[in-house]
Amino acid sequence: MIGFGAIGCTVFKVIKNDAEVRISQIVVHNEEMRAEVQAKVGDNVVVVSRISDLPQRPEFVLECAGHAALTACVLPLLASGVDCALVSIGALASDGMQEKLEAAARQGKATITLMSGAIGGIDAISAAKFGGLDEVLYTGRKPALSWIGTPAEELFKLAELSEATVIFRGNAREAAQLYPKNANVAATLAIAGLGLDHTKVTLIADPAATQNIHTIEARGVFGQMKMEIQGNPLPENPKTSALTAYSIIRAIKNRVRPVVI
Ligand SMILES: NC(=O)C1=CN([C@@H]2O[C@H](COP(=O)(O)OP(=O)(O)OC[C@H]3O[C@@H](n4cnc5c(N)ncnc54)[C@H](OP(=O)(O)O)[C@@H]3O)[C@@H](O)[C@H]2O)C=CC1
Ligand SMILES: O=C([O-])CC(=O)C(=O)O
Repeated sequence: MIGFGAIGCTVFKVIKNDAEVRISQIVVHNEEMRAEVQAKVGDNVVVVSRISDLPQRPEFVLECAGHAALTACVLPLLASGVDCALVSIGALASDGMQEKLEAAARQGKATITLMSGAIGGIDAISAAKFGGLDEVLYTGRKPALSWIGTPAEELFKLAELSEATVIFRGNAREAAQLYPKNANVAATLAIAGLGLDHTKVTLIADPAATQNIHTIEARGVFGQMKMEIQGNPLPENPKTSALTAYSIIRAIKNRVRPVVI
């Protein structure tokens, strides 16, 4: 596992006593974190701060670290033949990243699995694409303070908002680049469906919200779809919905079970 923040720590806690799968090696950001995480996970797990220090070739890698980890860790792992699952999917909106990942995966004959993360319905959009999609809209609504540290902080007095306020309207590529910690789902939906440049995104800062609310609307040859998830945030990082961690656990379990669902 790469990254041991809110998602990594939740995944680890749930998987810790699982009879079928084991997280055996964790890559953290720096030496200081290494000691901290090692104390949390115990001596049966190897914790390193660089992929070159991993003592064993991993069987399967979960990225839950952030956009920069794709270049630092995921590209070399794919190129050396290791299958990787990603949650920092907004990184694929940056110039050339999608192509670089695909080239590395081809070089190593490895696969990249994009996690559905904080949303559902990716299977439906991804299937509907083959009939033809006319329009896909994503709306993300989070508590006002979850937008601190983003460009919205410069545009709005987030702590003083008295009503739900649209902080961004545009396409999924712009959203993912401007809001790397809040618009991964917009990128995921776009890659599954109409693409990063043609998926319309609205982001809302809502002082009354206590959850992360994701709405998908789609139209196409398949019919129409509207879906909303009211996601509970992870206590360690309220910007991140708990479902993201559970989507990773699903992917891990699907690798070892006879029935994949
Ligand atoms: N697809 C989806 O639906 C969702 C995706 N996400 C994305 O998932 C990722 C993780 O989220 P979350 O756990 O909440 O974030 P956190 O900030 O809680 O944790 C990320 C951890 O990874 C560490 N890290 C950063 N770079 C590296 C690296 N190169 N190698 C190893 N560790 C690294 C960070 O260290 P440091 O603090 O020192 O940088 C931090 O400890 C983010 O990119 C987030 O945007 C989040 C929610 C939903
Ligand atoms: O966890 C969420 O609710 C969604 C999120 O942060 C993202 O898309 O980056």
